[in-house]
Amino acid sequence: MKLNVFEKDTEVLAALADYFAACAKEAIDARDRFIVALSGGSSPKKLHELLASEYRDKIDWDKVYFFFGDERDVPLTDAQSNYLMAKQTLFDPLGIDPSHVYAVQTPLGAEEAAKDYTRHLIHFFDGHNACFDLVILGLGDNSHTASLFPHTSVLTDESASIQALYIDEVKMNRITFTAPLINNAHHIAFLVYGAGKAEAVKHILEDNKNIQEYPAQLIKGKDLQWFLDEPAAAKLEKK
Ligand SMILES: O=C1O[C@H](COP(=O)(O)O)[C@@H](O)[C@H](O)[C@H]1O
Repeated sequence: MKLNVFEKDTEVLAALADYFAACAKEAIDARDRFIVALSGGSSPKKLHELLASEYRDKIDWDKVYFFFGDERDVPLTDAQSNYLMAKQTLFDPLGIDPSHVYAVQTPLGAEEAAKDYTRHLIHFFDGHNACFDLVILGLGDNSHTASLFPHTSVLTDESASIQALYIDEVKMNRITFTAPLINNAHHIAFLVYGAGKAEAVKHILEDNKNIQEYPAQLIKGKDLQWFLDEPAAAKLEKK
């Protein structure tokens, strides 16, 4: 695990955008495509905007394929949709070919949407275990990542899969990658900024293991990078 801590959020975003570009180059050079799973929520918007502007000519976008590590069970046109946020901030500005974007088909209903996404993954990876080049993750102030919320059944799921579940805390169905599916990626990057995340960052990185309370502790990749600003890292003892 590598911690990358910067004074300002703008520096965090620039570092993660550089990392995204490096992962893209590595994957395209090796396999002629770059397969990325995006996160939702508010934190990635600025990353998308940066990628869509300053990295427009630095990445071979025609070779990038987009998936979502989690989705809210809302229509694809709803303001809470992770897909809609990425469409508005990344896909449309860059003119990404819609056939390269794998949205979770929430109109099918959460259970069926998870099964449908599973079928897409199996097809996309030719029946092999899904292995993303890069999974980008956020961190909720309650220590959830993707839609791996505290005290939910998916936390003990040992299959590398996509699950639908009702999350009482947010009163909503979610569709989410399990931790083993995320952990199978070549690279994993957490994007976390703002003082509101400091407590959760401390729990995940320095507290005793307690995955029921702190689900993001489940994430352990071959190359796991944390991109933090100083306010988010403020409660860490070791930096
Ligand atoms: O619900 C979600 O929240 C987390 C964290 O989002 P943020 O708004 O605090 O940045 C996000 O990573 C996840 O994808 C999303 O569905």
